[in-house]
Amino acid sequence: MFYWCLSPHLILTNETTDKLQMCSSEVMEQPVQTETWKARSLEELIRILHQIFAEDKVSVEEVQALMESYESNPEEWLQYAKFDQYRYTRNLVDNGNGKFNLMILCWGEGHGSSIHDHTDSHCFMKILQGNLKETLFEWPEKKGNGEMTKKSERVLRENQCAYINDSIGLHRVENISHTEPAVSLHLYSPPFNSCNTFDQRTGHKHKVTMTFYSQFGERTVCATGAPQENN
Ligand SMILES: N[C@@H](CS(=O)O)C(=O)O
Ligand SMILES: [Fe+2]
Repeated sequence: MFYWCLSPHLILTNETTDKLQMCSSEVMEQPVQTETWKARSLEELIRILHQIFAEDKVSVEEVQALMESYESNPEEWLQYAKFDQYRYTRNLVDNGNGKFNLMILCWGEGHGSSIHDHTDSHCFMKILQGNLKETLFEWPEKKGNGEMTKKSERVLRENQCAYINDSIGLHRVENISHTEPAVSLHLYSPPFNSCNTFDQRTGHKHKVTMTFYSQFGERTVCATGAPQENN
């Protein structure tokens, strides 16, 4: 499998991504010949992801299609799905050999994220259970001080897989249901542990550190009593 990129548009240039270029066929002159995978279990999904990310170049469409091909089976991911009463949780499933982080996010009724960026990473978000509303926003003006511009919104349903990166914009994700929890599977490449959140009224940004509520099925111990932040 060999992909090449003719435009640097979606190739991230920061140092951590030098060895890994993710390309989208939108920016290629030639259509990409993507393999069609079918992941029959979460375990198989993770195995194929390792195989794909072992290459120097990774196709966005291929990862998205692979994640979409997995039919959510709660028996396979329930061990990672740990909910909190007050906010959504981030639960690490696999650290992708340093190339990506795969995690399960658990959204109680009414839980949502702030408007945020993705720290120059590629972000895939697959729904495992329930529905999540995704609202896209434009980046605020550098020195602006006003309401942020909404670009679009959509509801993502079970097994769908969305993709976002900083060149597409910012987003907020919400479980708008009052009766049903939601669970999503996120892949970030390269992994990151901080991002910026944005105030919808002013566009002002604020850097936050993101933590894991659990890792590999075990609740994370918070030694210092420091606040566990996520966005
Ligand atoms: N990007 C967010 C989840 S979401 O709202 O897309 C996170 O990793 O916590
Ligand atoms: Fe996000």
